[in-house]
Amino acid sequence: MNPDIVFSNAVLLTPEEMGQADRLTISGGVPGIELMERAGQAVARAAAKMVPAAARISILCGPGNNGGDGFIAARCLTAAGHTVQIHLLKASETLNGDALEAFVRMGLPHTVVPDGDGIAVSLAGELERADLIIDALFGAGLDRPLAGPGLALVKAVNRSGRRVLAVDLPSGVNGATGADPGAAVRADATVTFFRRKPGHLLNPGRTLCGSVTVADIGIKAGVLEKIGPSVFHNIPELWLGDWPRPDPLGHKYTRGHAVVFGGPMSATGAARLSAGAALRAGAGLVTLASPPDAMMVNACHLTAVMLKKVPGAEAMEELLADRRFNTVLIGPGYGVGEETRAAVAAILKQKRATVLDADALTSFPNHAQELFTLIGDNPAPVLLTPHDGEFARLFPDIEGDKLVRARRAAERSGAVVVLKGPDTVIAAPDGRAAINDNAPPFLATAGSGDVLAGISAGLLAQGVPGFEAACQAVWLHGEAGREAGPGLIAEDLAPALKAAIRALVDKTAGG
Ligand SMILES: NC(=O)C1=CN([C@@H]2O[C@H](COP(=O)(O)OP(=O)(O)OC[C@H]3O[C@@H](n4cnc5c(N)ncnc54)[C@H](O)[C@@H]3O)[C@@H](O)[C@H]2O)[C@@H](O)CC1
Ligand SMILES: [K+]
Repeated sequence: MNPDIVFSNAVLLTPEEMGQADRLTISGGVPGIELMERAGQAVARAAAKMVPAAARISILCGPGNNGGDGFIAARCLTAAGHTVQIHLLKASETLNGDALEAFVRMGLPHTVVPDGDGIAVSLAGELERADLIIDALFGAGLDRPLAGPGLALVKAVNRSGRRVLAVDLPSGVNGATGADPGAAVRADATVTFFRRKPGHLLNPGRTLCGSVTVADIGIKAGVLEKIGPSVFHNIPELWLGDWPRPDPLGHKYTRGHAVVFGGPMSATGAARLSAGAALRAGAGLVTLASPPDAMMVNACHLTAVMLKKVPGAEAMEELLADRRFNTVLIGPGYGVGEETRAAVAAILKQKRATVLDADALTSFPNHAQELFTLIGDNPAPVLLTPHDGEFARLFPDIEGDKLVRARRAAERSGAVVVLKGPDTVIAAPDGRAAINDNAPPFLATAGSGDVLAGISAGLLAQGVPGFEAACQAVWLHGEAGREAGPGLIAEDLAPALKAAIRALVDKTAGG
């Protein structure tokens, strides 16, 4: 990975890291109130784009700096001719620091939200009449589930059916995990500052944010060097430097040779989907290793993918001894059980780049440590691509939010773990992680995972390092899904990859 990535827009900051960025900037001579001014002004600009002239805007302000951003926005929007109603969750005497300064600078009338679980009928009515509600209740400082008046207010916002702009995070969403224990604001748009947070990309946070924009508030990217971020947004910027640009003087033998182990006659399609995707992803050659009973059906369906009969363990060993095959994929449609475990062990002992998916994962629940030892002894990259069910079977004791689970699993297994879903997390054993957000919901269809595993193998075959190959594969899979559109079936994905790769290569103009 390019070391300059830590300064890029792909960086995600946990609320603690954001606090560090804030402190480093303030200790570097920029007063905190100046950061808050810029944050509040950015919120006001975003709000102005969401409403007509002279709009009615209700701003809900919490007890911390998130509320402080709300006071600044209130001042700016009032000055711009909007009618602004300001509601404080706690009496202004509880404010301090920059939030108090922002409140004083605002100098506008406000009300305090009544105590108790219910909120006044008049406040609920006002929210329902607003052109826009600005949620400046809680942001990075949320440290417990919402309760009491805060919870009642959030419920009233969601019940109002009005457009909502969230400051930094929808109140109730945990910035580090995207979790919303209790309840959270459902926003149409969110303005955050300096860099996105994991909670903007992980569900349910992602859905609750609406569209996210990132405002520059004067924090310099240089502070990131001291913070050393390790969680990233899975965008091309993260891995473009490792994109396998074909050597103009190269040939197919210099672009890697992936072998995909296919299953018995009744389940041949999955491995074929993988093999086709590996080829589309740019592997120079792809061979489908087939059991004898499936040879005919595979032969009927394959053209550019080569076919090799592999009658049993001995034939497999023989094939693996050929070092021209530089990447192996096993799992899709392969079958679950002891034979699969033995095949995976034979593959990993050959110390090649390997992708283990589907049945190759499901065969190990009671033998997970055995698998991790084999992975640990293999210096080449190994990718595990479980969905939630496969993950839970392989790592039954690893619980918690998705980012934490994927990172623990990567650390324990020594593999790059691709924990799939609408917000796929890719985690490397060295602690790096990336969160993906470009996958359309209609990508959740039979065979889609086989294609993802195939793309990963195709990229590994071209020599892309494990973490980057997994990130590229997940992103391309999402782009191919968008390209194929609603109604897609897995067969549509490999052809759609062509357009996705072309767009990427055109963008880099280096292809
Ligand atoms: N860190 C930075 O660089 C900047 C931060 N800014 C703003 O500051 C915010 C963070 O400010 P704070 O750290 O003051 O945190 P918040 O304003 O998000 O909230 C902290 C306050 O809420 C209380 N609280 C937390 N969870 C609660 C719950 N469930 N129910 C009731 N009360 C609860 C805390 O006790 C504390 O009083 C950011 O989200 C952002 O909006 C901006 O002003 C710009 C600069
Ligand atoms: K908020």
